[in-house]
Amino acid sequence: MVQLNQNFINNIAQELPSQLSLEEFIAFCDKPLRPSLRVNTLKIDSASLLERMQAKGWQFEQIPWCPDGFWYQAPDSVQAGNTVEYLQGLFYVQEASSMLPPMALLYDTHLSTVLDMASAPGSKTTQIAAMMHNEGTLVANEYSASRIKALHFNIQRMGVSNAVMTHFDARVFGESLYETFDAILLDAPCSGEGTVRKDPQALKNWDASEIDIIAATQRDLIESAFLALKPGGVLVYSTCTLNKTENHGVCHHLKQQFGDAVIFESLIDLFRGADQTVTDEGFLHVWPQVYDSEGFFVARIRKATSVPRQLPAPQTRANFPFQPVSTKQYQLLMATINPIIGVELPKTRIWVRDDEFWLFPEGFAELIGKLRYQRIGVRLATAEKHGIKLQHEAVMALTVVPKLALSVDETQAEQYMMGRDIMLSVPEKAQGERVLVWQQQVLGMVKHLGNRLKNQLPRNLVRDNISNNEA
Ligand SMILES: C[S@@+](CC[C@H](N)C(=O)[O-])C[C@H]1O[C@@H](n2cnc3c(N)ncnc32)[C@H](O)[C@@H]1O
Repeated sequence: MVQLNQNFINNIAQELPSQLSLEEFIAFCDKPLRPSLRVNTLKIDSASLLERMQAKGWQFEQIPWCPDGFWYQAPDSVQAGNTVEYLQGLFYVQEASSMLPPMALLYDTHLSTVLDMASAPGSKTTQIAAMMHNEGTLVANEYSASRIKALHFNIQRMGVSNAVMTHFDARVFGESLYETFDAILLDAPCSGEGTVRKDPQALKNWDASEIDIIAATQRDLIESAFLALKPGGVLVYSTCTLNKTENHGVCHHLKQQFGDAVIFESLIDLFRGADQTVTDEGFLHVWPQVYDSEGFFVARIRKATSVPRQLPAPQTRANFPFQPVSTKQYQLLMATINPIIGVELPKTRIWVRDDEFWLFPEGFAELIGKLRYQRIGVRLATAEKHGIKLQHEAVMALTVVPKLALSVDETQAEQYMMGRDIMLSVPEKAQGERVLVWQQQVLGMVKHLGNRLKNQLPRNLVRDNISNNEA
């Protein structure tokens, strides 16, 4: 049973648009959310994933604002986040309204340098990467150290190769990467009033004074985002909260600060039905009862002209720990990994640090020296005593299925995800390192030892149990 405190209800009563009823709002707060997922088009198209899952008894309904988003019903015993398909990165379990901000950011354009300022656990980062087709550079920042791990897990699982992870208070971007990005998402930390259907306790201790504190941070963050945006670029500001102080108020603050450089672009044409939640300014203010979703707020803001820096430019950082790969190293690397992955990688994007080879996002070199980066692109391989070893995250990101891949059935795929070796019924000549696939989708690496496939799934990705997917 949902717990709403009376101060919250009083506040909502004032904020609710006149065409919506408070009783209905409260009733929806108590209604469980419809589960939804987004297909990862970096790995599979929506029709193919749906066909695969429907054959196992799943049912789907299209989400109107996201072509690859669906409400779903899985068979009773199945937990979506514990299936092999999920672990292969074929989909992300993501709330329907949380798919709106990336759509608002990129629906009409293909951009090369994008910043996601507050990105963990990565639902929107991975959606943006899919919309960018893994091209260009996507800087994914997260301030909370404890949430970085989940962000990395999801970037790796979904096969994102164009992301650069950073770990800062996002107030730094305005000066450190001044007027650098074509597009920025600020999915801001907020009071979470829209999430009560997922977490019935979320509003138990709601307190108006906390909203002012959170809004002060949001105002700093949106100013920083605007400074980091190139003139002509697009900023999307979103929250999963409902009050106007954290939503409309933060956007109007930006306009007060930067005047005509700030243009609010209407989202009324984002999808059919957007008119039901669009505000006078063109923002989407999504109340839970309108689309039967979480509450959300989304604003799209264009930067019409350049605005001056507020602080002097920071000094360039001198010690970047990577070197471009040498021709000799590149030839050796390709000779080793090409037969396994079957993909030619451009030399200009491969960089070396100590004994590690990394694939950097296209165009990342321009950002070198401007900030400290936690993780850049994909760790491809490491040079070890017995030769070069291809890394799990590389095979997850380079999703082309190589000719020499070994194919297994569903039971074996489940065994693999539980960290077990796969026994071969007929012993063969040992083949060494190979990519393992199930239904033409990569699972990870194994070492073919002749009589068995030795499991090489990183230990932190091993699951105790996999949901049985049979209908
Ligand atoms: C709404 S959540 C982001 C959800 C994420 N965009 C997604 O879709 O998966 C807001 C995030 O902002 C982070 N955060 C809080 N303060 C921050 C700051 N000053 N700078 C950057 N991120 C911050 C929080 O740790 C939290 O992960």
